[in-house]
Amino acid sequence: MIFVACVTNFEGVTVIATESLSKRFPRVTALDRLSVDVGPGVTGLVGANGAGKSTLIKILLGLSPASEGRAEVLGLDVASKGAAIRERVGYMPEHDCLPPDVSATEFVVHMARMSGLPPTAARERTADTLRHVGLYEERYRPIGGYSTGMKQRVKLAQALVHDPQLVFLDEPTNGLDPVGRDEMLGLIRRIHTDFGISVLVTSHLLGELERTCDHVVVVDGGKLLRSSSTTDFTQTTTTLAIEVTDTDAHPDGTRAVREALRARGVEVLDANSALPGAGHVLLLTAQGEETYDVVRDAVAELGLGLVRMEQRRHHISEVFTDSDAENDQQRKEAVGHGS
Ligand SMILES: Nc1ncnc2c1ncn2[C@@H]1O[C@H](COP(=O)(O)OP(=O)(O)OP(=O)(O)O)[C@@H](O)[C@H]1O
Repeated sequence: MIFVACVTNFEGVTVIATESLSKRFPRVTALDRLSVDVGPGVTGLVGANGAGKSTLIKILLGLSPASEGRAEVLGLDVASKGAAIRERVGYMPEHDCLPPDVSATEFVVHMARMSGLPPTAARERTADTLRHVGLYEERYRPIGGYSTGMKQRVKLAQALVHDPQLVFLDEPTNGLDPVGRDEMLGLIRRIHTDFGISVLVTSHLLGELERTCDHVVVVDGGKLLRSSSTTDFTQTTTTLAIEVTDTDAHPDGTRAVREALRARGVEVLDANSALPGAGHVLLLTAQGEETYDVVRDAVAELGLGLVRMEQRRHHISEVFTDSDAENDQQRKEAVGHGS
């Protein structure tokens, strides 16, 4: 069964399409009429804990039925083609689910055999995949003695061993230190660039997806908040950030410039003082090229040095700012009404 979905992704092909997909548990609505299309490449599925990410993945794998709506993965209907989807899709679950008493090699060979690979091919693919994720001599030791990072690599390897077209990675950076996190994000990127496998990766950390993903889908309280290319999220704004030096004549240069600019009719915004050093940064709305000249002249007249004048870029996290209060209310209502 094929349903018409509006294709909005960057290469014009849809690998995942959902239409008004809902999942209701007795006390909570985990997914709420979610309609989204995902194309090839690396896509981040981002949302706070409880936003509905794992629930969506389980429905897409055909492991959990939706309450309403429908979804297709690689053109296959999740309600009736779960087994065919799981043949073509790899899945790295969020939680630790590895047997402690077997080695990575034994475990991944077993998973390859479960996926239908013959014994020799299973062993060869396992060796290749474990090398790709960076597990070498350790692959013969029992998993129980592995670090969190090594366990995450084993989970990633078993998701890749049967050469899928698409992988779902549920919070693959969970529990990793910054170095381990960077290494895992690099591996994820290479899954697509080296092997052409598309990736849907979930995270509750917004920043890391900016660097890793081509496309980002943001969910909150089971609803779609936004779906767009990463570059659209991080596009430049009309806000200019200005930083100046202090002098003996103007010990608070920032304040002097703020007053000078306001006197010239330039709208100066209040910087977010919660950020370290934010008090030394002036934010103002650029009205056009002439705003740059006004700032330059004001700083020069005061005899201050201009340290920085740059257009700010959006951060993905800003997508949450406006909707937080509304969604908190919606979450409370969902729980309260036992929907
Ligand atoms: N089997 C279930 N029974 C009842 N409620 C569930 C079940 N599975 C998930 N939920 C609830 O559905 C909501 C969404 O959960 P889900 O695990 O999909 O979120 P998530 O975005 O993956 O967050 P996390 O990373 O914390 O798992 C949560 O409120 C969760 O408690």
